[in-house]
Amino acid sequence: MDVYKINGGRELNGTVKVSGAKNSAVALIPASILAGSEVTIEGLPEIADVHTLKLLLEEIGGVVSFEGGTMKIDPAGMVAMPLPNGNVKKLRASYYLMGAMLGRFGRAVIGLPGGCHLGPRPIDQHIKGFEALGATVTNEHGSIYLRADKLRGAKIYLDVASVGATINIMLAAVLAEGRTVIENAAKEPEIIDVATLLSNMGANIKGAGTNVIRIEGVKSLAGTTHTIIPDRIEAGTYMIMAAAAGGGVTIDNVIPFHVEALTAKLREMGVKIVEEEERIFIPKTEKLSSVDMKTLVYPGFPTDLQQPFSVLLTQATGSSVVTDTIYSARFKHIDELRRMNASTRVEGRSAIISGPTKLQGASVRASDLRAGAALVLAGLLAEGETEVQEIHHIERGYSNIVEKLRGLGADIRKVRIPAEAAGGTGRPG
Ligand SMILES: CC(=O)N[C@H]1[C@@H](OP(=O)(O)OP(=O)(O)OC[C@H]2O[C@@H](n3ccc(=O)[nH]c3=O)[C@H](O)[C@@H]2O)O[C@H](CO)[C@@H](O)[C@@H]1O
Ligand SMILES: C=C(OP(=O)(O)O)C(=O)O
Repeated sequence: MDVYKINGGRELNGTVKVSGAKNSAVALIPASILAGSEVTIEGLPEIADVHTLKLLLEEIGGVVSFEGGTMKIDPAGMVAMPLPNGNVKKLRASYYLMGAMLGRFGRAVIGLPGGCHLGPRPIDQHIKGFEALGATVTNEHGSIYLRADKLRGAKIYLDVASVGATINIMLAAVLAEGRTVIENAAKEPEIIDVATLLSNMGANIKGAGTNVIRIEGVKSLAGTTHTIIPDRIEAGTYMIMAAAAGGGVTIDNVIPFHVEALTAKLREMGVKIVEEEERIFIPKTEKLSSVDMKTLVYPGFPTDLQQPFSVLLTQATGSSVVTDTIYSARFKHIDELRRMNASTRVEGRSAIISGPTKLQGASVRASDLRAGAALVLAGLLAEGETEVQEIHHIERGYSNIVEKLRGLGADIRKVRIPAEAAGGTGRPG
């Protein structure tokens, strides 16, 4: 099994370049299914989720190459192959195959998706949208079956502003007959990115990035070339690391507007942030003050940064309360942080964190992707050696994290160890 070994206490200095956005990539790649000819996506991150989606497109007959961040997808030979098991289970975003395959073939069979376990991750709003467009949707033996003789535009009000449901309904609606209106749509930048790709393929979409999206169905879509947006969550993770352990760090390839909620919170804590068009510089921070923080839908503070941010709060003077309104169970990192001497506890949907605390190296386990990033940061700050296990979660979403952190001066390496030698976290596997 592979683990990260980190010797903490090194100051981070220099420049780190942010990769393409994971949460865009996982929707852009399935969107290519809707095109009649080759789609090229540039700037994709080298992460496990992207490789898994490549395999899924190949399973349904796509011809796909992926080199140097550029994926070329020829969707011409794709068929409506059922995908009940296997790779679909490896990531949450395999649910975008539902919207894309329903849009192109009028049918799809997709096993219920995997991804991080953050508490319940329902897809009722996706299904409501597909049904409104005329599909019959059933759940049979762990797979979602979607069938439609003809998809027709509809007005769909989302009960929750879900990123996944907004994108999935867009995918199913672009080739439907007539007008679809999505009300209470989510507004995340990744939705705009997917709408941009679809529009360049020939779709007619207005309002992406606002809470009402209007789609006029078109008869067919063509191939195009698209460059993905930078990953605001990866950028935010390095901003947090720079605030916690930096001597002066530049985060390159970031859209500062996309990380404004984080920037505001960091400034509230006493962190200096210098914004340029596509870069952010964070000088050394002498003293961090505690703050309260609540995750919200975009443009609020992203749930995906809550876990790394809570590690930063262990270094702040005073008591902070972190509340996750999106995913109530996204606190599995807290127990691991306590092993590292953090003074923190979970109460309901909130974590209460007191600081500043000198963290201590320990063997810890990443329960999910951002918990993993949080533990890497804890390791960078801790006295002595930290071993982070279950790093496959981290590699689903962070491109070359070891190389990037080593480039900033961190002492982190990936090591293969026999499973039985994994430093005891005291729990079964
Ligand atoms: C709003 C929000 O912060 N969304 C984040 C969430 O998106 P993700 O796509 O996982 O979640 P959604 O945006 O779809 O869901 C937001 C909320 O709506 C609920 N829900 C969703 C769909 C549905 O059919 N029914 C339903 O009740 C979810 O349980 C959640 O509480 O995690 C992604 C990956 O970590 C992030 O990129 C997104 O920015
Ligand atoms: C939870 C995440 O990923 P996923 O939704 O793919 O599980 C994430 O990006 O933080």
